[in-house]
Amino acid sequence: MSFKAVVLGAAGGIGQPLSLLLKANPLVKELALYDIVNTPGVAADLSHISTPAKVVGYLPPDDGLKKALAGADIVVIPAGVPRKPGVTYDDLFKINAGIVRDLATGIATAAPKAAVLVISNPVNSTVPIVVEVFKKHGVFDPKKIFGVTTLDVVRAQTFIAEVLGDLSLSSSINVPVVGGHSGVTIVPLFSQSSHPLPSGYATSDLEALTKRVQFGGDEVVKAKDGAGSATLSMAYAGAEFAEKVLRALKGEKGIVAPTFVHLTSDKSGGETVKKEIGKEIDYFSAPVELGPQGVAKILSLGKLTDSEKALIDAAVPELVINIEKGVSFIAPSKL
Ligand SMILES: NC(=O)c1ccc[n+]([C@@H]2O[C@H](COP(=O)([O-])OP(=O)(O)OC[C@H]3O[C@@H](n4cnc5c(N)ncnc54)[C@H](O)[C@@H]3O)[C@@H](O)[C@H]2O)c1
Ligand SMILES: O=C(O)C[C@H](O)C(=O)O
Repeated sequence: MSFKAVVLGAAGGIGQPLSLLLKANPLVKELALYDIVNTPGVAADLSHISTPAKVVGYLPPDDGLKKALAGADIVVIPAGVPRKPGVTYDDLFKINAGIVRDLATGIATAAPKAAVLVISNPVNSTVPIVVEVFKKHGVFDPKKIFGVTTLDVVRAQTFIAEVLGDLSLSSSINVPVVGGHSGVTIVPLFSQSSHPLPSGYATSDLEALTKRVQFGGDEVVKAKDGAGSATLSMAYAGAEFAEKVLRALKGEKGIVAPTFVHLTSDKSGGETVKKEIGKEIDYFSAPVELGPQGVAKILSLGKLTDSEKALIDAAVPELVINIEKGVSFIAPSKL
């Protein structure tokens, strides 16, 4: 069983290496690349790679978006402007909200049953935008829409391995990172790491490590010095999450990954997570068990330390504002 994957924003800094990794994935039989520029070239280049996926590039004329999306099983969205020094996640909303709305409209009409993986920032707001567009079109399925927060997990794995002095451990470290995807809304749960931090690890070091995960994006933005934000590590993380979704769609069991999802009130587990958070909130990045329909179950946040509870309490007010901003962009409040 193999799948059609679509990348929207495929010619960009993330889009190109992400498309490369998807082309190399044997679960992908067809790869459609859509962007407002350059996809014919990117597709021609990738199409010479000796892996099974058939690659086609599309541009906006002649219904390019609709054609790219036809028959999609999974759609990954890295379209939109990235940060540079002095630009906040929220600043990106002004441009990216409209881009994501228009792409979501295309998906809602051409591929409403596809799994949608949103990378475009600010994720805390763009995911609610996709959901509201899908609701407007009467095709919203909470199991199918994911905010990609995998880069936060990848960073936490790497930074723990650095502390442990063995980078070869990093990809086998299982550490949940929950909340959202921007600054203080990112909450690494180091106490649940499969590879614990050294005993006696100082509280001040733990706080610094937490901040490094929360503001890992800033580290890259600063180093790139105006040339954009994380692209290669994001492509790696996006491809890793996409692979998990595809393996689960194929029927593999027991695949779990943190992702920013709608905390639906049905039996999916969303209510449990809401209770654990202790505040009214409609979206959260929580560990999710993936399945043939997308989300199989939203899992508990697990046992939290007092400092992790405090981090979640600090994340929620900003998350609520970010979520509301996305929702009201599509469905303005009637009040
Ligand atoms: N979720 C995460 O963890 C994470 C990590 C890194 C970056 N990001 C975000 O991903 C986004 C992309 O970053 P990048 O570095 O690849 O930027 P980029 O500017 O290099 O690429 C963006 C691409 O989107 C395309 N695009 C713009 N409008 C479009 C539209 N309407 N339809 C299709 N394509 C369109 C552009 O032509 C460009 O090729 C940014 O919003 C960035 O903040 C998210
Ligand atoms: O920080 C950014 O602007 C990009 C991305 O969200 C990241 O975490 O690297």
